[in-house]
Amino acid sequence: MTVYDAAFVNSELSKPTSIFGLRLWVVIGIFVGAIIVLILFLLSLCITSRRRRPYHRHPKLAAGETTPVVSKEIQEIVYHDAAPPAVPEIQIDIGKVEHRVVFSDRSQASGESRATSGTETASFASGGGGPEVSHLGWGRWYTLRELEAATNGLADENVIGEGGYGIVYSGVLGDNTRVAVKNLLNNRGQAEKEFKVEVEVIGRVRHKNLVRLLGYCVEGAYRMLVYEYVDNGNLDQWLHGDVGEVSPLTWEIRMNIILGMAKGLAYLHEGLEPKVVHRDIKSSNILLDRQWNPKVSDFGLAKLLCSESSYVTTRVMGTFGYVAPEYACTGMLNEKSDIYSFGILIMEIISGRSPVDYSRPSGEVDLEIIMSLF
Ligand SMILES: Nc1ncnc2c1ncn2[C@@H]1O[C@H](COP(=O)(O)OP(=O)(O)OP(=O)(O)O)[C@@H](O)[C@H]1O
Repeated sequence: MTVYDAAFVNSELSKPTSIFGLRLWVVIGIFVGAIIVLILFLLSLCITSRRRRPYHRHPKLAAGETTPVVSKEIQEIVYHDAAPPAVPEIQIDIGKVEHRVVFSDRSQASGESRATSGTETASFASGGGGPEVSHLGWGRWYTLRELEAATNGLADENVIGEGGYGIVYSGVLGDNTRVAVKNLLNNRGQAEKEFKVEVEVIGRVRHKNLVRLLGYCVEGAYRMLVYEYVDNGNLDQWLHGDVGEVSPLTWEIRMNIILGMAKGLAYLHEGLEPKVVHRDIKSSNILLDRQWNPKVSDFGLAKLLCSESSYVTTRVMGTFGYVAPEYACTGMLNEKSDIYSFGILIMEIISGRSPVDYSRPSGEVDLEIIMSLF
């Protein structure tokens, strides 16, 4: 290019355009910049969608062919009103077996913070890798690579369940330990909270009737929880799934389940300081081993309560049919809320009926009302 050409290009580029009187080179610069940003955006979209796993509604159980599969969907119901009515109207999707209920922001003044206590609070800000032994002083900090290897790359065949906030995979660690890996879906802010709560609440807890959390993984956007593997499905499947003509749940087994649950709950409420209120006691959160021993699982909604007194929550959470009415109406939480849910569960175990069953005639939908007639 000659000096003349360069001067010509320079003068052409310096000419003002009709776009806000900007010079041509500024317009070209903006245009090129926008294209680069668009390409980067498309690339990141591509990478994100490749890393995402398919969402399973009816996963195949790896616990054994004998474990029945029960079809169910969990509905999240959120109240956006700052002050819901004293007796809230719950929108119900007829036909669904279970309904997760969330009454949000009941009373900001009460200042709820999930699972807050004077105990240690983990910081999960770091990404990428981490020490083998967790800095929390218990369990292990697993790398994403380890858990991908354990679960065959989070393979569909390894899916054993799906909850409101994540997909659960069976896996085998390098030392041959069978584990359940819960990959929390990051599509709701709740997942991050659920992760922290589970780590804080059950990280240190050891009880034969509470599912044991072995460790966790925090890498990039991934939040995973690693539990002991409980190999006989959950109580909901055995009560309401296809178990053949005669249920294997004899009265003795049912009593054993109720007793084990009572011990687990007594430990949470009486044996720990601060005590733990589970807030989501229901049949699908009771895992069973081959000897039919129950293990309470899914502490994602749990709360630590320091004092003897009740606690007013800003969000009433739980599953429809199991939530104590006084807790739903007032937001006042204490361990009795768990005991109410436990009572509903006992009725469910005895009768074999779901707490709420919309396939029944209107007067028979609510199990609690039916049982109160006897
Ligand atoms: N430690 C475990 N061992 C074996 N199976 C497990 C384990 N943890 C969870 N599962 C299986 O994965 C399923 C989903 O568990 P998860 O706790 O995520 O959800 P959920 O309790 O069914 O639903 P929600 O989260 O909505 O309350 C369980 O019902 C159970 O069948």
